[in-house]
Amino acid sequence: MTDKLIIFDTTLRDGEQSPGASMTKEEKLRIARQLERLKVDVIEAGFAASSNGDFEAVKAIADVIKDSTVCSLARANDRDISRAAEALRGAQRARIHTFIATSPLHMEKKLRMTPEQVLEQARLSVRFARNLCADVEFSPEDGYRSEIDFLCRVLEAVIDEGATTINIPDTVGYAVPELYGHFIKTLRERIPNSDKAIWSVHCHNDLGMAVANSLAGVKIGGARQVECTINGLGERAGNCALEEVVMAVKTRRDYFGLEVGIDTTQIVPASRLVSQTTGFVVQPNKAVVGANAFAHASGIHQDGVLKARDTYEIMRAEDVGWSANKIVLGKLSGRNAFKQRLQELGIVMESESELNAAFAKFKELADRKAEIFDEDIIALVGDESVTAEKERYGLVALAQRSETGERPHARVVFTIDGKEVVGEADGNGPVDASIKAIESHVQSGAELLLYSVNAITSGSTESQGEVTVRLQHGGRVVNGVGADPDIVVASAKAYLAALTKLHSAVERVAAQG
Ligand SMILES: CC(=O)SCCNC(=O)CCNC(=O)[C@H](O)C(C)(C)COP(=O)(O)OP(=O)(O)OC[C@H]1O[C@@H](n2cnc3c(N)ncnc32)[C@H](O)[C@@H]1OP(=O)(O)O
Ligand SMILES: CC(C)C(=O)C(=O)O
Repeated sequence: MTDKLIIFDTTLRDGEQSPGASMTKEEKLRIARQLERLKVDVIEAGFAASSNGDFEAVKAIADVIKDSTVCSLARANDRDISRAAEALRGAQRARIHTFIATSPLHMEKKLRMTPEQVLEQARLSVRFARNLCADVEFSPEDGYRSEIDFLCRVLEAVIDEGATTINIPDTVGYAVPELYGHFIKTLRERIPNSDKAIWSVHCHNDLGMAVANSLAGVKIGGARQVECTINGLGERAGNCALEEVVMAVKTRRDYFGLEVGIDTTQIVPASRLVSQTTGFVVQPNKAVVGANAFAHASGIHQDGVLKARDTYEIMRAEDVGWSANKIVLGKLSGRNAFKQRLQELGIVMESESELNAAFAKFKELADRKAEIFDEDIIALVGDESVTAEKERYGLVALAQRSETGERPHARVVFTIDGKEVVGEADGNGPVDASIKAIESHVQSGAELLLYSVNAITSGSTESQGEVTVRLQHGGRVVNGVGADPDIVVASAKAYLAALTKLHSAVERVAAQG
């Protein structure tokens, strides 16, 4: 058994399955490049057979990523596996990850297949995949809730057919650490050809145990691959968080005795980039990447840390990508300081013109706000990435009126493809009136799923609001982010950003025919 732990990142596949987290090809490519800088071993880039858009995204990532293996998920059927192989054709190193459910519940109720049919389908699919790709991973979906005798038969068969990685999903987050660890151990002990494959864990966080279960699968079960996502993004309550499992293994090397190849200084930039791209904010007390993860407010802690950091810090902030010294960005800052902060946030501008456009917006905001915080940069570049995505809707001005006894009124001047329009409406409050004023023109038909004020950053002279708006229309769910000292303006910006993403998503589907 090797002492290297393989990090398999599925942010771009399982992470993208989070409602509202769908990404464009450009956004996935930008994150894939950051994952490569992070030195993850495997990037699961998507599910090539699920749509032309995802096929193109997997293909684009496979064509540019050189230092990580690029993987695509595929159901256990020839069509999906062929599409995956086609998308991966340009990869330096490719992996096909095929799966089929093996639990009684999934086989009977979802697949409507007998166990023998599933066993045969698994066997044939791995054989088919192996003829197209030397690196084949097999997952028995809902494996942890499968009957172990049957599961041993399936896994022995697929290893015989050439599966090189066996991944055991706790698909619904039902496992507990000790039992999951021993489950993996038992499988490896009972399957005669188990030494021919690398064993992998894939845990969901429905009970908040994804990281603990993954670590138990490694320590007790002998797994040597962990499937995880940045910020723990993923279906429902998410997956095992990459930053947590990596820093646990590195910080407690005395217990795990394993090496990971991750460049941990790229963790915070990766976290920021995924948060900014998906609009999923990271809670301040999130381990490793939360804003408070290395912040000390109480006097005793501050005193201790000032005297000796390890009194209250078991790892160094700089080692995970936080900047040691805090450069305060403001109207006197230059392009280099701005560019440096973008890099710390995992945001790499694709062109000088994109950087210049973002810098111009930064200076305009800095003229109005004493201190610029990371949230401002993320939101501002969020606007920029929207701009890069052919900004359809942009805010010009917003006026609001609320007389005692009257319903608040809003007048919003905004652009649609560069053409200025004016919308006016009354509402239950200034934000509601502003959204109604925008919709009086756009009539998007979108449903507002979520409105959240993510951060009120308090500068020396004024506060700053950042808002996320989540819209749904025709099965598409998108997030828009906006920031401004005026929370109503930030809300209007976020709403227009979401409308732009929704429109882009619709355009992409239309383009696919
Ligand atoms: C645990 C996980 O995260 S699994 C990965 C989940 N990811 C996704 O679903 C990606 C997005 N999904 C999609 O784009 C679509 O579901 C597709 C393209 C994969 C399939 O779409 P459709 O052909 O319309 O099928 P639909 O989604 O309605 O149903 C899934 C079908 O696949 C079958 N199926 C499900 N899993 C598997 C599997 N691993 N192997 C083979 N067949 C499977 C189901 O039994 C069902 O078949 P049925 O239509 O004969 O009943
Ligand atoms: C397809 C498998 C690996 C999966 O995502 C799950 O079962 O959670």
